[in-house]
Amino acid sequence: MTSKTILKGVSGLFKSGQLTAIMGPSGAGKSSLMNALTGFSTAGVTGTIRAGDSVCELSDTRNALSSLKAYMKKSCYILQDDRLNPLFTVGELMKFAADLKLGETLTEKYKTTVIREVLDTLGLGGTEGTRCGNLSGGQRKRLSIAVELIDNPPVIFLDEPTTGLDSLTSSQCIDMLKNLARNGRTVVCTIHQPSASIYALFDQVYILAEGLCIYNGSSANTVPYLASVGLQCPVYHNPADYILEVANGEYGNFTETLAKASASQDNSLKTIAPAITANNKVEGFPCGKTTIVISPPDEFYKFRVLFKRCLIQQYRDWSARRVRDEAGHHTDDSGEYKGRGATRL
Ligand SMILES: Nc1ncnc2c1ncn2[C@@H]1O[C@H](COP(=O)(O)OP(=O)(O)OP(=O)(O)O)[C@@H](O)[C@H]1O
Repeated sequence: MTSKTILKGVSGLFKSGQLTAIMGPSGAGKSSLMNALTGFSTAGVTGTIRAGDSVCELSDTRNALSSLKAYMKKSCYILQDDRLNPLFTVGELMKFAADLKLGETLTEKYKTTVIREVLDTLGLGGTEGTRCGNLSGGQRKRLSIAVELIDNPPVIFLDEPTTGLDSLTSSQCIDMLKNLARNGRTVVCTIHQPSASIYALFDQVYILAEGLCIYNGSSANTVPYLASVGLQCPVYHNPADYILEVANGEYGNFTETLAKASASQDNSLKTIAPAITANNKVEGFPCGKTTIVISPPDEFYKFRVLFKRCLIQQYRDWSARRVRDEAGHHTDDSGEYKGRGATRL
């Protein structure tokens, strides 16, 4: 069996309080990097992740697995496709998440306060009674972030959070992520071809090409950085588009040159390190004024919560099917509804 090197010794630092974008052409290694950083898929990956005071060695040893588990508790990974059940309301999903993540450490009243504050922070206040199936695309995206924010993780990874959103909603989504970062979190996401205005919202961009990092710096510095190696971004051209075109080899093969230029920018950063600096604490919910130690719930408690959720889901599935079947009795051969209140539009 032949082996293939996907990521070629990449390193970097993602700072707390900052919003970082991982970008690159298709096949550059973005998902592979994200999977390694989140611990989602670490087979064949070696390296070190430092997050605050914890060090996670990526290898197959037992010690490495326990350090990975500890690190994963500090971070959350929000995938592109949300797994929100359309039959549950926003409030119910948030309550399940609160029960599973916060356990019995906190009172019901406190959990309700946390849920309300998270929903308000993400602009979802007032949607508690709305079924997920009736939310807009942007609201669903925000809800999938909200359920992960319940236990206030200091490091948040997101896979293409703007996919499927229009330009205004995308920019609101990135703005909201930036606000989350400003409260002391490290927020890292992958993004495909952002508009110039969205690109400018990122504090840091990490560009990959052929498994190498070709730029790691502020979005504002992209054009001067490329100019330093003789690549002049045309005036009025989106810098994000231009650097992706360069990464795609549209102006010749600059990958090695840019990888060297990027590495020489900061040689002190030898590891990919989502960093949480001690003086930049994550503001918690509610309001971050009190420190509460959360002990994760035991397995039996989690089983009870999941069993309850499963029962409610089965009941709703069954009743939704019954309503559909009954409506089916009022349709003609073409399937058109002929029952009470049917209006031809
Ligand atoms: N398990 C695997 N086995 C073999 N090749 C793999 C595996 N995972 C990824 N690759 C290859 O590694 C390269 C990088 O893949 P990756 O999914 O990380 O790219 P990407 O930048 O996320 O691309 P896209 O934007 O299209 O999702 C690709 O050439 C892909 O075919």
